[in-house]
Amino acid sequence: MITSSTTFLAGAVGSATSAYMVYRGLPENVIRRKLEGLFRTGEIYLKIIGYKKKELRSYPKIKRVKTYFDRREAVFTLPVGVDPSVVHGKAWLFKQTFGEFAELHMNDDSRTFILKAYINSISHYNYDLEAIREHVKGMELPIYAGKDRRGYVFYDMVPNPGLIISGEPGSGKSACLRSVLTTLINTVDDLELYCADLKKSEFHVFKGVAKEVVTTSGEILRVVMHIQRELMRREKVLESHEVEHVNQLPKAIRPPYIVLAIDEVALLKKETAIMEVIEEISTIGRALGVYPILSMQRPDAQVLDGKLKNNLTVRFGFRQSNEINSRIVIDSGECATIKNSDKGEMYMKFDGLTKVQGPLLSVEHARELLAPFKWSKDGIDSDERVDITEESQELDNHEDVIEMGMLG
Ligand SMILES: Nc1ncnc2c1ncn2[C@@H]1O[C@H](COP(=O)(O)OP(=O)(O)OP(=O)(O)O)[C@@H](O)[C@H]1O
Repeated sequence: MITSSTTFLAGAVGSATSAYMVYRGLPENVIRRKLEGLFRTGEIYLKIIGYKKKELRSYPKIKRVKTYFDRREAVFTLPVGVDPSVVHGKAWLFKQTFGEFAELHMNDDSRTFILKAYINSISHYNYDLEAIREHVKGMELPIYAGKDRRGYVFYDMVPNPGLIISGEPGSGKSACLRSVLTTLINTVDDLELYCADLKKSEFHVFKGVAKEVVTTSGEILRVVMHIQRELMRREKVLESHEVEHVNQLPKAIRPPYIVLAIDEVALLKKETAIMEVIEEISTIGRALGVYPILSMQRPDAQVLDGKLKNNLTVRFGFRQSNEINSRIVIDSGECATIKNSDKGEMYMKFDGLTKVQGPLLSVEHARELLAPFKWSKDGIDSDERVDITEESQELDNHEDVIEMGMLG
């Protein structure tokens, strides 16, 4: 009798233990325990000094853990009073604990975080114009960023004007810029593209396709002043038609969208006349159909401070060598977590942060896709080219008059 009840008890304990082991081993519970351990190791909690100066800790609440075919996902909320930058600063610990493809996303409330622990990375892929055409239908100025885990990532620049692209050498910034501009040229009927590049290395593929490709500060000044005059002209047109956006003008007089792409904009920071116009474009260009796309290797806090950063809210942040640089671009440290070998990988700041893999578009492939739009062999001998030299002359005369007026 005793033997049989002991056996029964042992059996019951045994099966309870194995049931508990199975429960503990459930993927959701493993994630939960790992996360709780991470909060302790990473000191992600609120310290409260209680009775007799005893330290009490309030840990983040794990609200939900789920397993998907490609990832494990956990949602947690911080106790009120914990600085969310503590979590961002521990991004490395999340990767150490959940693997190199772990991503953290913060909700707008600055308390709720979603941890996505992916099984593998987004693989590399080539630029595919036909697939892109399918996705951009209905967009006025489609900006093609690449692919995230769910598929193609696009946005329309008309309601979200301007773009800043930054990444250290070799991170994939040039391929991205090439793909963004090639997409615009291939999908927007009424586009006037201006490219400016003091390093003379980026935009040769757009010569004869863009309205102008300029490479000296004098030429850049000429182009931006032309655009500034166009802004003034468009403002008057909007005023006389009593509308707020160029898109509301009658089709017959609607002007083309203007995109001004400037590579290594930081090299222009001492050119105050140019920088002032770029700021002006970023401020009033939205309604007037004029949009800047600015790129730079190392983000320059001075250039990206103030107006430009406030106005150009969409950013593509490729790899940065440190967290400070990453923060200048996307306002958080993730770009510093991208590995040197992760070519074309970036964080897109647009309604929160999204990890995106850009397409690989070689110069040769871009050249093929741009060939049908070439109006000139070398970009300087077409009738279609805007004669902005004459305008500059007019402006120079105008400035002389102003100066003489002032002297008088
Ligand atoms: N999206 C991508 N997918 C796969 N490989 C890429 C991607 N983008 C770039 N690469 C690879 O990385 C190399 C460097 O890319 P890219 O020239 O665009 O970098 P970069 O940041 O512009 O560098 P630099 O500023 O020196 O021009 C390319 O030669 C290419 O082989």
